[in-house]
Amino acid sequence: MGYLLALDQGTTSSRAMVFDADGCLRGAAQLGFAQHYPQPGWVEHDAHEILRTQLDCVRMALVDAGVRADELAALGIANQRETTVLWERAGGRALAPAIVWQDRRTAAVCDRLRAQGWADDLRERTGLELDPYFSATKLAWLLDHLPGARDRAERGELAFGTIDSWLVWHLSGGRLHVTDPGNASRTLLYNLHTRDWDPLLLERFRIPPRLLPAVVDSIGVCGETDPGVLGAAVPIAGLAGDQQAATFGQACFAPGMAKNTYGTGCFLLMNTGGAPVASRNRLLTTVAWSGPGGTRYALEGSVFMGGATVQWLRDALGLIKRAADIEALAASVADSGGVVMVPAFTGLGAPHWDAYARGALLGLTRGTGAGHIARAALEAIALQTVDLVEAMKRDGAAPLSELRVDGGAAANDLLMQIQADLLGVPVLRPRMLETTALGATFLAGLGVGIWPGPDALAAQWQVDRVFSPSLPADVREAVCARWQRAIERTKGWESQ
Ligand SMILES: Nc1ncnc2c1ncn2[C@@H]1O[C@H](COP(=O)(O)OP(=O)(O)O)[C@@H](O)[C@H]1O
Ligand SMILES: O=P(O)(O)OC[C@H](O)CO
Repeated sequence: MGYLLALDQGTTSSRAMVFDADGCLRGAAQLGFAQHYPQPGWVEHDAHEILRTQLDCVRMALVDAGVRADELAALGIANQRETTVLWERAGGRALAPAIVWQDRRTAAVCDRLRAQGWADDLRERTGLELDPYFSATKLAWLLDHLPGARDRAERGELAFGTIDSWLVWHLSGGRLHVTDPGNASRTLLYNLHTRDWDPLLLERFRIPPRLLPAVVDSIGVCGETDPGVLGAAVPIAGLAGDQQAATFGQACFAPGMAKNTYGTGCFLLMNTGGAPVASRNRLLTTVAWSGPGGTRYALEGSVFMGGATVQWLRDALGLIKRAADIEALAASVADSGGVVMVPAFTGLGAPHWDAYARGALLGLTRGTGAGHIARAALEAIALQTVDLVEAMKRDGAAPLSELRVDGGAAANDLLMQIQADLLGVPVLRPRMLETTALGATFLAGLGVGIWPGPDALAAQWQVDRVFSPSLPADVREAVCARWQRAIERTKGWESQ
């Protein structure tokens, strides 16, 4: 007994990790799965492949750790957020591929709703923007396009969920249909003020209430796994979206503390304490987590293309073999030579929210080489993050004193140095980079009382490396100004 299991279900891979009660990693496994792009702007996952890879990872991680399922005190789940699954309650079969958070197919629907004047009211109720990113229009799309789905939903035969709900449903043998307030707060259906599904929004998006999961605390036992699934009944004691989990794993427990995760996208979350703070600069207000200490909120900046920009250089352009190779290629030149890349491949997220922006490479000359493009790609990841921090400042947040970082691309030293230079604040990379899994573990461990409270966890956080800003302010300002000009040129491209 005493071990904790974290399920980290991300956009490009499923992972599982086993930790001991000291928060030390004992075993891990990771499996990638297919990304499907059936039409321009569409991104789908096979929900059953997600489930299969996730369960295989759990079994592999347990073997790696030399731990049996009956030795687990609890498990916690961190998941890619907003991705939408609709399934049959009888048998648990997904009715269609999961519509992934990056999918833009409902852009025109969002435009129509905006034209009807919905955006401000939606922002007030949910803290979110009217954008295809979130689950509501994806779910409505499924109900509208799958024959008979709406009738079946009205009859209570179907269930909707984000990936946390989908996993818990199957882990519990179809007994639990739940989500946590953090995941619920990414759907455009959850009211931040009443802390419940919003009947008016359900009506507006035409979502039958019988589809929805029950909202349970992020920290606390909500049920247990069916013994047939993992070989033992394991308490499910932590649930969070992966960015919320990473914020917890980075021990950002005090208001004003922030982390940025460089995964497929980039997600900057700042803890704002016990009350939702509305943004005037198109950041998102979101639930961070809930539990015995109440509900905590965050301001979030979501950028759609972070590490995925590097994947594009690798897979589409073939400029590098492995993602990590971008560092040497970008370091082969002193600067980007005036090249600016705007990776608006799936539109622009915060703070621009333009579903019709598209990617651009600007400032090319006869002297431009692969190194300049690689460097422009790293700068683009960092500059998108600068835009988020600037928006937080305009929202009245206290200036950041440091930024804690994690995610696959945070392993890139050059990217982290560029980030510190362009932000003008120190970037702190922790020893434990798997903060998402660690966060899910912390939530589950608190849920079953292994740790008394977050303070015990804050003491475990240790820095590995600090990247200090060293770029002169005038150079930084010139780079940022050129970036702003480039961003403006990409907006609205697709609809023109
Ligand atoms: N050394 C590196 N430099 C830059 N990007 C990297 C590096 N290593 C991985 N990446 C990028 O990080 C992403 C993977 O990070 P990860 O946190 O596993 O993502 P996710 O949880 O979204 O699946 C990929 O998009 C990959 O291109
Ligand atoms: O899977 P990640 O780490 O790219 O995170 C995806 C986010 O949760 C989407 O909002």
